Amino acid sequence: MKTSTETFPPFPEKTTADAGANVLAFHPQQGSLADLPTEPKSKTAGKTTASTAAVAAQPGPAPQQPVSPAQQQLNTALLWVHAMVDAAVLVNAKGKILGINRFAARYLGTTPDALMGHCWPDFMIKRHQPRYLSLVDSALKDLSSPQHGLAEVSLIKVNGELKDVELSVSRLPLAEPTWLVLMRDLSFYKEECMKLHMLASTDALTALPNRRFFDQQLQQLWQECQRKQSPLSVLVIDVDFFKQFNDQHGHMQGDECLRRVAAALSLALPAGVGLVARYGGEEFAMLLPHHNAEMAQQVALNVQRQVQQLDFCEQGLTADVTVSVSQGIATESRGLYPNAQALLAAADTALYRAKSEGRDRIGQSC
Ligand SMILES: Nc1nc2c(ncn2[C@@H]2O[C@H](COP(=O)(O)OP(=O)(O)OP(=O)(O)O)[C@@H](O)[C@H]2O)c(=O)[nH]1
Repeated sequence: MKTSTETFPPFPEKTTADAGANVLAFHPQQGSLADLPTEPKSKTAGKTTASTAAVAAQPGPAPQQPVSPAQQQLNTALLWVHAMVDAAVLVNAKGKILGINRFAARYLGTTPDALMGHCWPDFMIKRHQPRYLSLVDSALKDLSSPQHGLAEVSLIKVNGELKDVELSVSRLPLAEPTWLVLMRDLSFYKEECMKLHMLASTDALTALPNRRFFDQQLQQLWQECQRKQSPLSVLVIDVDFFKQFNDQHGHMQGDECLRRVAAALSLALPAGVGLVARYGGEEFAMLLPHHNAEMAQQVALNVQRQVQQLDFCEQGLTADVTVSVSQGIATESRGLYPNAQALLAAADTALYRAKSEGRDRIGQSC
């Protein structure tokens, strides 16, 4: 769960001024538009008949304050906000929350009442506040356009967790400057997007990064190492006589063997550096940023050791079943290769030399 490193919005003390005419704690259960207080009718205003005087003399509820036209407009807007099924907030020119419905309050993990009068932008992480303010700005500049754009922001919930939402801002044509903020929860889409990203970059059999991800990373690390004038090594690793393994033990056992080899390569990868990927079939590849040829050779020796130590008894094969790998290493250090693809091709050539020289060995590119 994402949480904010920022402090929770301060929940400023509400001042007397805050409780003034512009802020109305409207509750949906208070009733319909017809129940909202209205101005006294002008015809009867100022006149007192015998019957009204009698009513006035009786003890009863305190007479209602006259409601200004601006307040009436706001009351109507608040009624709509609370009737909406979208998460909606009504905000004044200073960013103060004039009204918020329960869907929007739920995004912040609290109730509408708890949020009344607080500063709305304070509930966004600091670096996202300008996105919201620029929407407010464009809504202010172009009243005629119904299209005010959208912004993705992370809200800070009352428990400190973050909630990703997409919001729109519209200026309402009320007497007092008032903004309607509508929000859509993005958590589900973000999670789905992450899952898709993972699926697109992971090999289903071994759970290692796949070739697509490896190729992207190779380009990135090539750029980084060029910029820092730091060496970059590539290892291409291929299981020896794997067709024979499949033929002797079956394809399912072959699959399990590839999983075990993948785990052994992950163990051989230096902690916190580079990556190992399944490049395709029974071929794997390792990226070793900031590793010169000697350092890469050490990693390759470790790969060889880890794979040699594998046994397949757990999967029902006899103790004499083993596998080995052949490896090719290429290192870019002082402008030896023109680009990342040439570096990879050199490692591949070194691998085929290792294969042709008898397998279970390490070939260094010249
Ligand atoms: N079980 C299984 N086998 C695979 C998979 N991908 C590729 N293979 C097999 O890997 C074998 C590779 O065979 P070859 O290219 O002849 O290579 P090799 O037998 O390892 O021989 P050398 O590489 O020359 O040592 C083929 O039989 C493929 O079917 C996989 O995902 N699972």
